[in-house]
Amino acid sequence: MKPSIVLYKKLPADLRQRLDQHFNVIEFNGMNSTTRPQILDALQQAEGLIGSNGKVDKELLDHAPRLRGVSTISVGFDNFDVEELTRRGIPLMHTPTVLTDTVADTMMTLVLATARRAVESAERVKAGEWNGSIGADWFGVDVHHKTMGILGMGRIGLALAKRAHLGFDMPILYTARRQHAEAENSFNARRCDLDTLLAESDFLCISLPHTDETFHMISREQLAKMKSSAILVNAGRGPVVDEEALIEALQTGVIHAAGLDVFEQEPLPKDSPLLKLPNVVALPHIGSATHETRYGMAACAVDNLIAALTGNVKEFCVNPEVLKK
Ligand SMILES: NC(=O)C1=CN([C@@H]2O[C@H](COP(=O)(O)OP(=O)(O)OC[C@H]3O[C@@H](n4cnc5c(N)ncnc54)[C@H](OP(=O)(O)O)[C@@H]3O)[C@@H](O)[C@H]2O)C=CC1
Ligand SMILES: O=CC(=O)O
Repeated sequence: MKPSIVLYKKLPADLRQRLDQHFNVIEFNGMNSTTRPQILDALQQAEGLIGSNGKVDKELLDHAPRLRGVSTISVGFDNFDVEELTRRGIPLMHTPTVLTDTVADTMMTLVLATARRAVESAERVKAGEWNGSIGADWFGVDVHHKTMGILGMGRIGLALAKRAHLGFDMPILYTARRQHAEAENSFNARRCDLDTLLAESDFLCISLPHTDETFHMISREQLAKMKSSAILVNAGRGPVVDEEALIEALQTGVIHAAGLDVFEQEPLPKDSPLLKLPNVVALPHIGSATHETRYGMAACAVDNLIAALTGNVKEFCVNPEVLKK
């Protein structure tokens, strides 16, 4: 008999068929307050779990006595209790690499859109405000040759450094726990401490995961150290930036603008002050959201689950220590 798995994300038909070849698939339309109790019931029998955007915590794992592998259709895994999974010997698989270039493209989009006020200007055109030669009240600021500061020089940070340095002649600064030789050798990136990054960056670009260490790494005190002309771009995770402090900084001119793909609460609440600020470009967490990349991520996640449940994991495991047991 094929092992049972729980799927909580709609997959392209061919990938769903690939899962069906290996497993008895119990499918749910997302993990939310309605489906979660049903998912907990189904997990009594399930040996695998695959999806994205749902909390995989101790409560869920307590309902999953037979679980042997978990696969997330994302690179970030802050919604998983990795410690608990590891304690139970369950591999957590994720999808790095396949999305790196697309997310870096999104970050560059945010850099350009905020600096050149592209969204705001387009909205003004649609509102019929383009009635003659535009004046300085429509102008943006240059991107090329400005200093880009990268916080989170991982795969995505490196791909962003490549775009900024080779495409836009931007000097690159970065803050990291360790030295990143490829960024330094290929894109002339210079490592510095956080205070220097804040003080010298024209664009502060965040591609950090959400961890206990990175939570509110950018708060009121850090924002005050930035240039008043600086633009903050966050496509890592919302909680890395103290959103209340950011709103205040944007309202009072402590910094110039922000381009945001991620938020402390998602979807962004409809009454968020961010939505009223003309100097904010807010995207609905679309970092990896192209047809090609989302397909690639789903395919990678399906392969990852098959590998985890057949004992063939070679890469993309968040907690590889469980494989040695
Ligand atoms: N907006 C979106 O749609 C998307 C968002 N993401 C987010 O981007 C994140 C990064 O992805 P990716 O680049 O592939 O991941 P990587 O693991 O390659 O990069 C993360 C980097 O963050 C660094 N880092 C972690 N903690 C700290 C810290 N306390 N101080 C300084 N640096 C730190 C790591 O440093 P070190 O090298 O020292 O370990 C690492 O270089 C994901 O975790 C996810 O949250 C990802 C995809 C899409
Ligand atoms: O935010 C998206 C991810 O893949 O992580």
